[in-house]
Amino acid sequence: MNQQPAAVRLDTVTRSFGKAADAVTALDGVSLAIPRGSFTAIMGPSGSGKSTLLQCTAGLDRPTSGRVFLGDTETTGLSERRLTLLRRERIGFVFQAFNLLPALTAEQNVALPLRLAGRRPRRAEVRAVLERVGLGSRARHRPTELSGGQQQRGALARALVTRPEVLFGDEPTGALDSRTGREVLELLRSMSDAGQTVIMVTHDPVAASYADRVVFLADGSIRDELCDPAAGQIAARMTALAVVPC
Ligand SMILES: Nc1ncnc2c1ncn2[C@@H]1O[C@H](COP(=O)(O)OP(=O)(O)OP(=O)(O)O)[C@@H](O)[C@H]1O
Repeated sequence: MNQQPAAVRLDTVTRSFGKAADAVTALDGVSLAIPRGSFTAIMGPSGSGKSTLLQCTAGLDRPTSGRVFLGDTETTGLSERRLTLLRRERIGFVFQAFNLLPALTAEQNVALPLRLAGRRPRRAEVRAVLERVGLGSRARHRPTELSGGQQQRGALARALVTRPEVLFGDEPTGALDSRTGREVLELLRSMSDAGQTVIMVTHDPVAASYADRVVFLADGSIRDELCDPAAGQIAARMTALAVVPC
């Protein structure tokens, strides 16, 4: 039996915003375990709680109640300082907007998380990550000299340089055309095949079909899931979720 702790575990996580009559329950008692090395897509209608789930899981936001674990570390209850360190050392994040610093070259952007962690980046280490995402020949280019897909691959390299336990993506292909988006998804897929845990929020059934498992949220609760899904199946579940009265 596999005794390894899950890469990520949520235990009855609730996140509310606002007070009394104006309160919004973005997550409503979500429990979820994500195995190490798996690729999970989180889907659901707009406002269903996907980003809140990702943020609470990645330690960017704190649940109102419930517990979140990264490996065997409970992140809920950590001080801000410990949480910042944990995010820096154990988590990678890519967003829809690539968020590369415009004044820095691709390799300087990728080296940044190592510098923030107080390490002196080795050029070979940075170059190796850039090679891994297919950006080896663009190391000296600044973001404005890169295409959208290249910038997102640069952002991926920056997220991976610290060898995070979990790579989170919030709509990582949302700003890319479908061909470029597919290249980024294939990269994520190959990273997961090599053992990297990946958790990605997406609206796109084709993007979600690259995952091993799709978890569907509606009104802050997990309503459904699919394993090894095809895009058509995912789209059908999304349509069903949208029409099921909650
Ligand atoms: N900081 C906040 N303050 C108040 N309400 C919030 C806040 N963040 C999220 N919400 C509310 O929580 C609910 C879930 O939001 P969330 O952004 O997690 O949904 P989502 O599924 O990611 O939506 P989308 O697909 O549109 O990005 C929504 O009703 C949203 O308005």
